[in-house]
Amino acid sequence: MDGMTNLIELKGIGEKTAAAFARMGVRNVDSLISMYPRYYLTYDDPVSVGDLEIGQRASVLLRIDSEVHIRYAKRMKIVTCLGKDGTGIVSLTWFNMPYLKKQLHRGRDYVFTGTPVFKNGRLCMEHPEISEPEDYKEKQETLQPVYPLTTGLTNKQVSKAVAQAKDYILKIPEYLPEQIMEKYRPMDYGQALWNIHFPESKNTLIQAKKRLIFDEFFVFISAMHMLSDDREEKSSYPISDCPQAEKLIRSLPYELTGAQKRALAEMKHDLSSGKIMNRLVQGDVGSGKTILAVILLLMCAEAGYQGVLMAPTEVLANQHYETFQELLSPYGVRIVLLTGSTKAREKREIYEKMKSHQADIIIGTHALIQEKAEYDQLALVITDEQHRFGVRQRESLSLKGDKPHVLVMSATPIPRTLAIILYGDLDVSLIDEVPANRLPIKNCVVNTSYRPTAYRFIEKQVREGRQAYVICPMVEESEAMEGENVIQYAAMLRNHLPPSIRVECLHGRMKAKEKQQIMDDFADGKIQVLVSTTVVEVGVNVPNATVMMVENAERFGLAQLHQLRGRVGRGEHQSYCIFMTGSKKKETMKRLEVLNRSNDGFYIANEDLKLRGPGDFFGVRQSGMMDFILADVYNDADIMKQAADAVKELEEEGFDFSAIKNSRLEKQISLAHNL
Ligand SMILES: Nc1ncnc2c1ncn2[C@@H]1O[C@H](COP(=O)(O)OP(=O)(O)OP(=O)(O)O)[C@@H](O)[C@H]1O
Repeated sequence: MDGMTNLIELKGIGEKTAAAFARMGVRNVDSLISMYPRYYLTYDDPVSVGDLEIGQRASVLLRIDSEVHIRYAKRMKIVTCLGKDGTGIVSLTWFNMPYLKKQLHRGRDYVFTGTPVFKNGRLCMEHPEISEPEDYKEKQETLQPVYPLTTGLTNKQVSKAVAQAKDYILKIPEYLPEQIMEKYRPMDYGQALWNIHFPESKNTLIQAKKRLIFDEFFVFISAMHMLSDDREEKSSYPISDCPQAEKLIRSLPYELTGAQKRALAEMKHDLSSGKIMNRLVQGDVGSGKTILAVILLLMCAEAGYQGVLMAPTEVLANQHYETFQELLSPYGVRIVLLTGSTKAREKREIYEKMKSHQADIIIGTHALIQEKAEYDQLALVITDEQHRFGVRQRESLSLKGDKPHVLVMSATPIPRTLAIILYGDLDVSLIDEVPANRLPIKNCVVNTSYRPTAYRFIEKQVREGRQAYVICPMVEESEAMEGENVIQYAAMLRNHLPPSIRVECLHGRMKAKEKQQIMDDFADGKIQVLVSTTVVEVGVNVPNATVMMVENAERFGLAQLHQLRGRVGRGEHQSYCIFMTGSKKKETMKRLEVLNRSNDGFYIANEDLKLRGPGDFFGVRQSGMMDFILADVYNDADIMKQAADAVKELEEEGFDFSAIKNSRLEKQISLAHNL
């Protein structure tokens, strides 16, 4: 077996299972082992019946207080009994496990682990795991991986498949340079990868995660260093004196904010300095970064060069394309759009235009860095948002030009101290001001009983001409995720709203074209309510939308919720954000309260950091910020610092980073990204 081995060659994987894996983007062993568990089931100390919470998995020590019955219903054998402790009774049920009747004995104690529900007026646990009390302690040392799943794929199937790759994983050679291994003593790569799937103990999982997080930072930071290496070099593309750009600024229907002006001045200085610009523009959601990109690319076109704007999704690339066309039509600038769904023939034409410099501004997605894409005098590369974006892709784009100026735009609020470590020598401009015409978003955190009220509120806003987003966490129902289903949710919502209100849904698995149609219709006001997964999270700009309702808000990270909220409050209308949660947990409420209190991304990020404890280590991974899968800029700042030190040391020794460049490390990271 090797990394390219097709999954179908593994034991226990037939056509159907392979197809289910394929739907998740997993086709061979390498991509399989890059699919890390979402979280790990742990076995906490048992609680008493009185402390059980409906819907919250827990363990409870119970004495069996009834006969163990077996009954038959719908061809199923159902085993039931009652268990109790000093604080209450739980009804216990198992399906098709008739042998349990002999295993469980009235009057004896067992630890039951499961999710309590309320049925027929009593507290029940269906299919709880059973442990002898003396064995339970041992169990508490173990962790069970829980994988992302899809219909037709069970957790067991995934872990069985990964288990078969054990020898292969453990033999993957180490690729970090020896001196780094010696100095920082991280866990071996193969060991780490194995332990991320099958942790021997909590401690090994911590070590494994640390190692993989180190790798992620190491790759990111080394790429950043390479990018800014040539900063002191002379640029072949000095850009200054731009009357058209000045005219554009004067013609905008608003005045640039002080922060926008400052950032722009810094960039203009870079571009005219004769050196190569390497700058990060950081601004909170909705702070108006796009217009800066427009101005800069116009300046670049005016100087007779080409410029590129690369977006992380097609929806965003399209949105930018439209914005650019609208704003730049009076200036005779030739703009083209190139994405994955551009038809082959059209693509060829666009490539030709790029090569022969019949295009000045090229907007697109990853398609921009494909081999066939050739540029003429590519002077400026702007990448929008680092979310889900390979640094390397950014780099390959800059390699397509003769060392162009580079601008990275980010809405991730990173404290300056961390930004310096992460971005190395990149200059940073901060947009710490939102346009003055905005009313602060009104927030509320509510439980699910508020849902009907929320729907009436949405209806009212729509009547007033506004639009709304409703965010559900998952697309497909699967055993592991019981989140609200977008499609079903939209159907349900249609029943709650008058037929004149058009409700549509948007999710990641839709075809690019369908997604675009829905987004276009929403932007044009033809759709009033958009039920969506987090696809809309990054950068979507529909200023008429004023309501953002997030279902299961407790499942999202604060930074992500802040991004989602950023989709509203982008125009002059009062906007509202409704965080709906089914959880009554104190910590959850405390976290969500942070959002209630503030609309400031930096404040939220800092509070998030304070509230997150080490306990989260085994918990559900939050949707990764920036380029990282496991790494978290805030929580893992120490590892980030180490990785930065390591890169620096190697750099001083003249280490050849391109050796890492094509290595497994990078491949693995990019594979995991695409899952
Ligand atoms: N100075 C300004 N005054 C008023 N409106 C502005 C100003 N600058 C930008 N805008 C408008 O604010 C909205 C948001 O701007 P933009 O899309 O650039 O935000 P962004 O910083 O890219 O946000 P995100 O990170 O959320 O994508 C747009 O509709 C834009 O036209």
